[in-house]
Parts: sequence; structure tokens; C-alpha cells
Amino acid sequence: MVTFEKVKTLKGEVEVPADKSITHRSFILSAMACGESVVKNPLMSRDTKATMAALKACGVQFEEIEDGFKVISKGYEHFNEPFDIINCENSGTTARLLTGLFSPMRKYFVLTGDNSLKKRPMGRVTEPLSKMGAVIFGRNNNKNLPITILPSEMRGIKIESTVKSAQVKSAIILAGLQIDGETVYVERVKTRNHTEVMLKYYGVDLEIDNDEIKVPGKQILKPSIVEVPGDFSSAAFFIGAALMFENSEILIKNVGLNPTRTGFIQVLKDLGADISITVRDDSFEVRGDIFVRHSGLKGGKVEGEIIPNIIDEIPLLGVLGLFCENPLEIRDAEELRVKESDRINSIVHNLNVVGAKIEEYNDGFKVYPIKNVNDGGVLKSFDDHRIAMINILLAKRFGNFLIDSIESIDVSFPDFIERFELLEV
Ligand SMILES: O=C(O)C1=C[C@@H](OP(=O)(O)O)[C@@H](O)[C@H](O)C1
Ligand SMILES: C=C(OP(=O)(O)O)C(=O)O
Repeated sequence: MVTFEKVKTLKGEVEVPADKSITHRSFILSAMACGESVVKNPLMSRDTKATMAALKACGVQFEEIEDGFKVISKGYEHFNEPFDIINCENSGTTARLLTGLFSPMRKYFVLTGDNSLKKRPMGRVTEPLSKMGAVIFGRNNNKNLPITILPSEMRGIKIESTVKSAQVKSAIILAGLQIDGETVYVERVKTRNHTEVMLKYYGVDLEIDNDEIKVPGKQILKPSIVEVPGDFSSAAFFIGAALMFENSEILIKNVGLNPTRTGFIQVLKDLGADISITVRDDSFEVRGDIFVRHSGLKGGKVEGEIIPNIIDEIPLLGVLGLFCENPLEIRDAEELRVKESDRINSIVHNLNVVGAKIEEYNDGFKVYPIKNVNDGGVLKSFDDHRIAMINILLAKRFGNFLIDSIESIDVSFPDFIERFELLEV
């Protein structure tokens, strides 16, 4: 059990750890290129270490340098067959992207994960990859880890997205660029586009034509130098905190501001939040600073095409619902049920513990402004890093609440508490 002292106000400047999505991709794309790439300022967390370990198991070298890693590879055509099972730990991004990466390699791979990841859906990648010719077997009728990838003959075809997932899109693209023919991925609702943006930076030819991503086969990646910006989804906890703690003012520096990730700012501004951004650099992935001042929020309904853009921030948005003038309703977010925990269930559970009224739907929830905070209780983190960080915010805002465990923050933001406490006044 963990407890925290009640905090009133937060003030000052903070930097957040490097972007998790971009770190995974910078390791993977550097490994696919033939030669020496450099990844500066990567996130070194449980999830990204799992991706690095998997690539090392295929013979890719990671040499530590002062501000990151040199990645030395013979290119994707010359990956070694791993000697052992690959453990993707807690990371959906590792499992899905590596399934796409490995499936055309004509080698034998076995992928597994921790107890949470073994429950998360893999059919969303094994099915389309199998349509492209991949031979993949897995537990529960190929729907769950562990999975086995066997040698196969894949070819480019047209794949229509069935889930709103950047991980699925990325898996198909990573496979498509290694095989014969053109792969077309049709994405009806836009998801984060780091894979597309970064592949172009690594010299890959990719055509984006409305909702179609066209990937010519048999492409070569050129070794590159990348610097990973701060993670918007980690910055979101400070944006949310400034709006939860009265009189707060926080400047968050050097954050990735890719527009397919920053919908949370738009949603909050629509609710009445005082947030401004300053773009500093747009050369690799756009980045800049975010300034947030405590302000009143109106409430309302958030649904539709914005949802994939804010998917990792929705549980936090639920907490902000407590501080809105009117109820805040989230719909179309059924994907939350298959994250590290069932995040709809997790948020409903914890907001009930603090004394809020909250209605649960299959695809979301409705939070009512909080009237009477309970005297105390135990918040549960469900082994989910984003829920654990939310619980820390709730415990510091209301006092008196215990949290069952916060170890999972290692997955994306290992020093969250230290950075948060520097802002407390
Ligand atoms: O591609 C990525 O890096 C991610 C995509 C999203 O998952 P889905 O693709 O399952 O929506 C997101 O929730 C996850 O944190 C990271
Ligand atoms: C869902 C997440 O990550 P992943 O799918 O990579 O486990 C997350 O970081 O919130």
C-alpha cells in the first residue's frame, strides 16, 4: 500500500521522459536499416527495453553513447533467428509491431508477454498478416500470445482496418515494405502516424492518399540520426494536474506535438481550459512547449473521430470530469477495454472509491461533478501504469486514499513521483 500527502498547488517547469511510441519505432527502424543509426534521448522503460532486447536477440547491436544508443545492423534481410522465446513483457506496441516485422523473415520466432499482455488481442494483427500469406499460430485460435511465426511467402494486398489501432497499421506497414508487391492499408479513422512520418525520415517511399497508405515492397531503409521528443501522453498527467490542483501553472518543455497525438489539448480547450503551445522544431517529429494554467471546465460529450487521438488520455479525462461544472461523457472508446487493464472498468472503480457518481457504458462512461469526497479508501492500479499515475494524482489531490501498488509506472514514466514533487508548492 502507498500513501501520499495532500497537495494544494503546482507551479514551475518540468520535462517529461521521451516518447514511448517514437522510441519503439526508432529502435525498430534503425534495426531495419543497414548500417549505423543513432537514437538520442530514447525512453528507457520496461516497454522499450523489451523492444530493444528482442532486436538484440536478432543480432542487432545497441552500443550505449552519452545521449542514447548507436544501433548497428546488417538490415532486416539479415536478422538472426533468435535462440530463445522473445518476451514482450507488458508492451502491446512491442508485440504487435514485432509480429509485423518478423512475419516475412522466413525464420522461426516465438513471442510471449506478461499476464496482462497474454490477455490482450493479437488476432487484430495475426489475421491481416495471415491474409498476406504469413504463417502464425497462437494460443486461443491464434488470438493470444504466445504466438509462433513460421517461414512463409508473403505478398502485398489491400487490407481494410477493422480496429482503430496504430499498432495494427504499423504491423502491416512493417511487413509490407519487406515483401513483393504493393501493400495498401485502408484506415477509416486516423490513428497516430509516427510509423509513416518516421519511415519517410528513414528514406522509405510511402504514399498517403486520403485514407489509403500505399507501401511499395522490397524497400531499403537508410541509417538515420533521430532525437526522441518528450512523450505527450506523459505530459498529459501534468496538463491534467494543473487543471485539478487550484492556482496551478505548469510549463512542460520539449514535448512531442505530432497532431495525431495532441487531441487532448483540443478537447480541454473546448471544455474551457487555458492551455497554450509553442512549437520549437519541426524537423523530425514536431516538438515544443506546453503551458497550462488552472481553469474551470464546462463538461460535455467527447466521441467520434477524436477518440483514437486521445485514447491513452481518456482515463485522465475521466478524472477531470470530477472538476467540470456539468457531467462529462466519453463514447466510442471501446478500445480502452483491451489496454494494460480494462481502463473503463479501472476508472469507474477508482472514481467510485473517491465518491463520484459515474455511469459505465460498453464504449465509455459519464462522470458527474464530485460533490462529497469519501473519507478514504483503497484505489486499485490493476497493474496498469496510466491508472497508477491517475491514482497518484487522486491521492495527492484528495489526501486519505491508499493505493494498492504503483510499480507499473516503470512501463512509461519511472520517475513520475520525483518530477511531480518538484512542482509542489
Ligand atoms: O502505436 C503505438 O505506439 C500505440 C498505439 C495505441 O494503441 P492501439 O494501436 O492499440 O490503439 C496506444 O494506446 C499505445 O499506447 C501506443
Ligand atoms: C496502451 C499502452 O501501451 P501498449 O499498447 O504498448 O502496451 C499505453 O502505453 O497506454
